[in-house]
Amino acid sequence: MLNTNQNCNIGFVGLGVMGKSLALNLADHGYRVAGFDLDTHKIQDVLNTEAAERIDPSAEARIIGCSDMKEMLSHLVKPRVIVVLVPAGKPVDAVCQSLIEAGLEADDIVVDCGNSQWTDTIRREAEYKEKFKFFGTAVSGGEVGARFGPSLMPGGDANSWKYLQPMWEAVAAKVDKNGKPIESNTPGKPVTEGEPCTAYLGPNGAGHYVKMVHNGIEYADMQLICEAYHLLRSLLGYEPEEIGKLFEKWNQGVLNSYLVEISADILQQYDQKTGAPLVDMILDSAGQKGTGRWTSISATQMGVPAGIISESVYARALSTLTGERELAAGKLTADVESGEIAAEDVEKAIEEALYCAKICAYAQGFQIMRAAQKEYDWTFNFSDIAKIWRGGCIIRASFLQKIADAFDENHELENLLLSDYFADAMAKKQTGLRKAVVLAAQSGIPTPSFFSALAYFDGYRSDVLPANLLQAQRDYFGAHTYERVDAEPGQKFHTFWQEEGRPERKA
Ligand SMILES: NC(=O)C1=CN([C@@H]2O[C@H](COP(=O)(O)OP(=O)(O)OC[C@H]3O[C@@H](n4cnc5c(N)ncnc54)[C@H](OP(=O)(O)O)[C@@H]3O)[C@@H](O)[C@H]2O)C=CC1
Ligand SMILES: O=C(CO)[C@H](O)[C@H](O)COP(=O)(O)O
Repeated sequence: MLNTNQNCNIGFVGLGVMGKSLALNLADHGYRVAGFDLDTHKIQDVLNTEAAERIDPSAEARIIGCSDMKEMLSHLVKPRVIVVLVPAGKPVDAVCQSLIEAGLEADDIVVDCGNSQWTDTIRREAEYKEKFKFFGTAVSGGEVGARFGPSLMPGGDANSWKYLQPMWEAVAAKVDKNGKPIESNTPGKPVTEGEPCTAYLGPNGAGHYVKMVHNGIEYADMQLICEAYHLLRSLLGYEPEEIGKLFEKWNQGVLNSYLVEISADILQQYDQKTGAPLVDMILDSAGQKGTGRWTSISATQMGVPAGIISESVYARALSTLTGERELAAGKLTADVESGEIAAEDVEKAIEEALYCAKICAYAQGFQIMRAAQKEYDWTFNFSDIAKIWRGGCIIRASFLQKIADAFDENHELENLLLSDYFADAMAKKQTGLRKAVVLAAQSGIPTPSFFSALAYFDGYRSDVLPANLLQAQRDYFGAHTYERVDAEPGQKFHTFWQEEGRPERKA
C-alpha cells in the first residue's frame, strides 16, 4: 500500500468483475485510480493486471490499492469522485455509510455504477443529500465493455454531471459517424476518437431506469434468439453448429447485433470434456438477477403493454421448473401436425420473425420509458438513448441507428412502429412472423415471445378490439360503467342489468 497523497482522480469501492475492468479502463485514459475492496485478493488482482499491462514498466502505478476507505479518500483530489461497483441493494447503502464514516464531504460525489433499482437511486439521492452527492451511472457491456468501452447511462444532479462528463465520455464506447462501434480491445490503446456512448439522461433515478429498460429489452432480445434457435433445431433438425453458421449469415444483415454474434459463436463451441456441442451440455434453467422482472413490473404498474418483455421473464421462470417439466413431459402430450416444409422457407420465416419481434420488443421498451418520464418527471431524449446503446452495451445492434433516426425525425413519435422505416419493415417482413408462429403452434414448440410480438403488433394496429365486451362484462358484475361510441369522451354510462327492460343511465 502506498503513502497518502492527493494525486488520484477517482476512487473505486468494489474491484470485482466490473470494478476492476472500469478502473483499468480509466487508467488507460490517463486517470489515476485509488481502489478498495473487502476482498484483498481482488485488490491485488487489479494491481497485478495494471502492472502487467503498463506500457512503461518503470512508470508510476496508475492504480493504488488501499487497505480501507479512509486511506482511499486521502488519495483523492477534491471534490472526490468515488465509483461504487458492489452488488446492488444493501451493499450500496453499507458502502455509503462507510464512506460517511471515513470522512466524505458534502461536495464529494459517490457514483453508483451497479444495477441498482431506480427507486433506490431516488431514495439515496434524497437520503444522502446533506452528506455527499449521490449520482447514478448504470453501466452496460459486461466485463469486456467495462474494460474497453461500455455504454454509460448517467442520471443525477446536473452539476455533478458536468464534473463527471469528461471522464465518462473518455471511457465510454465510441461509434463512428454511421453509428458503427469503433472497437479496440488492446490494453493501453484505448479508442479516443468517435462519438461516446453516454449522455446525461436526467435527474436522480433516470440513468438506472433507462438501464433497467435496456435489460428488459435484453431479456426479450435473448429470448427471441433462443426461440429462433429452438424452432430451427426442432423443425429442421439442424445441429447447433449449423444454426451458429446461419446466425453468422443473419448477422451480416438487418439482424446485425452483439447478441446474434455471440449466439453464433456459442452454438459453434464444442464441449472439451465430451465433444458434444457445448450448448447441449448446459442445463436449460435460466438465471435472472431482477432487472428484466423490474421492467415488466414497472410497465404493468404504469399500464404499458410490454408483453414480449414480460413473456421473456416468464420464459426464464418456466425454464427453472426442471423437475416439474420432466414430469409434465411424460404426461402431457401435444397433438401436433407434421408436414413437409422446405428448409429454405422455414429459415426465411424465422429470420423475418426474429426481426419483426425484435422491432416490437424495442417499441415496447421505448413505450415504457415514454410512460416513465411522465410518471417521474424526467424528459428523455429517445434519440440520445438509442444512440448511447449503439456501442458498448449488450443490446448494441445496427438497427439502433434506425431507431435514433426515427426519433430524430419526430421527437414526439408515439411508437416506433409508427415511424415510416419500421412500419415499412413490419409490412414487408410480418409474413415470416406469422408463419413462424403458425409452425410453432402446429408443432408444439414453445415460442412465447414470438407469439406475444405478433399479438402486440396485431393488437396495436387494430382500430377495433373486443374491449367493448369486456367493459360490458365489468359493468354487468360490478357497475364499473362504460363510455359510449356516440357520446362525449369521458361520459360514463351504466346499464341496470338486473332491472326490467335494462335501462341505461348516465353515471
Ligand atoms: N457482471 C456484469 O456483467 C455486470 C454487472 N453489473 C452490476 O455491477 C455491480 C457489480 O457487479 P460485479 O462486478 O459483477 O460483482 P462482483 O461480485 O464481481 O464484485 C463486487 C465486489 O464488491 C465487493 N464488495 C461487496 N461489498 C463491499 C463493501 N461493502 N465494500 C467494499 N467492497 C465490497 C465484493 O467483495 P466480496 O466478494 O468479498 O463480497 C466484490 O469483490 C452489480 O450491481 C452488478 O449487477 C452491471 C453490468 C454488467
Ligand atoms: O446488466 C447486465 C448486462 O446488461 C448484467 O449482465 C446482468 O446481470 C444481466 O441480467 P441477468 O443476470 O438478470 O440476466
